[in-house]
Amino acid sequence: MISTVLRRSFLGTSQRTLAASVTSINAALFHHLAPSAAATAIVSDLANGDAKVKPLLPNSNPFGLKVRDFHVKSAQSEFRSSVVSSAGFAAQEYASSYESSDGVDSEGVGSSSGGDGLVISELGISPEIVKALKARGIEKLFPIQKAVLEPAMQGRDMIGRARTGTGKTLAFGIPVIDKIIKFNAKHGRGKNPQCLVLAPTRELARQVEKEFRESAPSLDTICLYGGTPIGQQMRELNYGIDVAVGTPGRIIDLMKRGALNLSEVQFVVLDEADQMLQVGFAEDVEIILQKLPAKRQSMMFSATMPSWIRSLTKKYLNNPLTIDLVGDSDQKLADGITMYSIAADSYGRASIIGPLVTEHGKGGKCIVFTQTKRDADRLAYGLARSFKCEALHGDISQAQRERTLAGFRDGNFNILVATDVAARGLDVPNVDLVIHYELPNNTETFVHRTGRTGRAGKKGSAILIHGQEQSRAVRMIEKEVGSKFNELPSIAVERGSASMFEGVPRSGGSFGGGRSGGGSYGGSGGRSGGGSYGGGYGGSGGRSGGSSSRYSGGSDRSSGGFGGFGSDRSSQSSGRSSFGGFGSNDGKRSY
Ligand SMILES: Nc1ncnc2c1ncn2[C@@H]1O[C@H](COP(=O)(O)OP(=O)(O)OP(=O)(O)O)[C@@H](O)[C@H]1O
Repeated sequence: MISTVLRRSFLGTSQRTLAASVTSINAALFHHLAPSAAATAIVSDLANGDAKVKPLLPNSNPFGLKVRDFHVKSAQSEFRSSVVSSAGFAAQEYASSYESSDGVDSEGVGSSSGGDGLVISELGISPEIVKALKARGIEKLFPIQKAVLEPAMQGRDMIGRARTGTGKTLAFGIPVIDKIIKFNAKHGRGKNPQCLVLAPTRELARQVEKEFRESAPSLDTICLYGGTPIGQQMRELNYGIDVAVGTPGRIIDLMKRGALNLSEVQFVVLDEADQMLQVGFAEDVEIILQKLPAKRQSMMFSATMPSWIRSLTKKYLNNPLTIDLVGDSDQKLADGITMYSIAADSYGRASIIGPLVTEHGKGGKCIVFTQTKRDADRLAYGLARSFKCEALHGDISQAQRERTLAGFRDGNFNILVATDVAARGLDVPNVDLVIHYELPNNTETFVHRTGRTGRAGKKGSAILIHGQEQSRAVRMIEKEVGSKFNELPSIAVERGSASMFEGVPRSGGSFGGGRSGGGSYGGSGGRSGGGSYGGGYGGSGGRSGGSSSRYSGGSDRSSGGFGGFGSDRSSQSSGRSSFGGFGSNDGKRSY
C-alpha cells in the first residue's frame, strides 16, 4: 500500500507535495515501527517503485526535508530531582527572602552580573543547554529561575510571578527543555509536541519560541499563531515537533483540522496568563487545557491573580506551588529603572517627545507608548521628520509588524511608537528609555510598559507625561509601583509649534480632539461613559467630557478597565481588555 501511495504521488504531483507525502508516510511508519525497521521498509518499497530515490537515512528523506526518527510511543518523563540537587535550596531561599522582605529587592537582578544566581554549568543540566546559554552570555540563573528550577524538575505544578525582564521565560524554559532532551535521549523523539506554551500575543509567542529554540538547538520548536499561512505550520507539525508555542486561537484551529495532536503533551505553560483573560482568550485556553492528558506538569506565569486565574488553577493545576517574587508590598519595577514624570498639556505633548528622547535616550533605543493606534501612527509620522522612527500596532499587518520589530531589535531605527501591543513580555535588549505619552489605563499597564527597559539587570529610564491636573494619579502610580518619580521641569512649547503633525492624514482624528467617542487627546471629543477606571487612580474614571484626564478612557475601549496592580477584578471575566486594542492575538482584540 505504501508503494502504491508513493507511486501515485510520484506520477501526479510536484516534488514539494511528494516530499510531504513521503514525510507523512515516513512519520506514520515511524510511529508504528522501530526507526530502523521503518526506514528499511520505506527504502525497499521505493526501490521497487518507478522513481529513483536515495535511501532514507534516519534524519533525512530523498528531498532533503527534515524527518525525525520518532520513538514508538511517548511516556511520561521520569526525571530525578537529584540531577539538580544542588539547586535544592532555591525555593526555600526565595521563601525566606520573601518573608523577610522589607522593600529590599529580593530578586537581586540589579546588576549586570545577574545577581548571585546559580552557576548553570554546575546544575546537571544538559550540556547542550549549558553551551547554548553560554553562547548567549547566560551562565548564572536569575532568582526566578533559581526558585523555579528545583520544583519544576520535581514535576510540581506551579504559579510563578516575578518582575518584568527578570527571566521568567527561561525559568520555565530550562527545566522543560532539559527534561525533553533527556527524555528524547532515552526514548527517541516523538512526533507530537511534549510541551505546549500558550501566549496571549503573537509577538510574545514568537519570542518565547525563539528563546526555546536558541536554548536547545537539538529540539524542534514551532510557533503557531494566526496571520500567517496555516499550511506551512501543518507541514511542520507533520514532520514532528518537541515544543509548540502559540496563541490559543490558531492552536484550536490546528487541533480542529487534526494537524495538532496534544495527546503527548507532558508540559503545559501559560505565559502572561492574566493577559489571556484580558484579550479574550479565557474560553479558548480552557478548551485547550481540557484536551491535554491528565498526567502532565502545568506551570502558569501571571502578573496578577484575577479570579479566572484562580479558578483555572483549581481546575487544571495539581496542588500548585506559588512562587511569587513580587509580593504585594514590594516595589513592582525591576531595579535599575529610574522613573521621571513631566507635565505637559495635551497639544504640547507631541512636541516634547523629541527633546525628551534627545536628553534621556542617550542615542539608544526608545519606545513611546500611546493609548491608541491612531496616535501611534500620527506620533510616529511626526517624529519621523527628525528621528528614525516607526509605529507598531494591531492594524499593521503581521508581516510588517515582524519587520518593524526586527528592525528595532537590529537597530535600524531607534524610536518605536507603539500601542500596548508591545507592552507585555516583549524583550528587545537595550531599550534605554520608555515614554508614556499619556497616563496608562492602570498601574499594571504602567509596570509592563516600563518593564520594556531595565531588563536582565540593565539600567533604563521611564518618563511619564501627565497633565497638570493629574498629579494625584501620578502619586497613586508611585504608591502602587513602590518607586518615586523625579519630576522634570516642563518644556516650553510655543502654541504654533505644537502641530508637528501637520499633514498627517486625519482619519477620524485623535489629535486635537476632533473625534467623539474616544479622542485620546483630551480635546473636545471626550468619551462619554466607558468608565474604565472604576477606582483606578483617584477617580477620574467615567467622566464624560474628557478634556483632561486620560484616565477616563482610551479610544478603542469598550468597557471597564482594571483596578490597581494585583487586583482581583472578577468583573473582567468577560475577557475583554480595557486597552486600546490588542491586534496581536488572532483577532480576539484589536489593539
Ligand atoms: N540567567 C540569565 N542571565 C542573563 N540574562 C538572562 C538570564 N535569564 C534571562 N536572561 C535574559 O533576560 C531578558 C529578559 O528575560 P525574559 O524576557 O524572560 O523576562 P520576563 O521576566 O519574561 O519579562 P516580562 O515580564 O517583561 O515578560 C532576556 O533577554 C533573556 O535572554
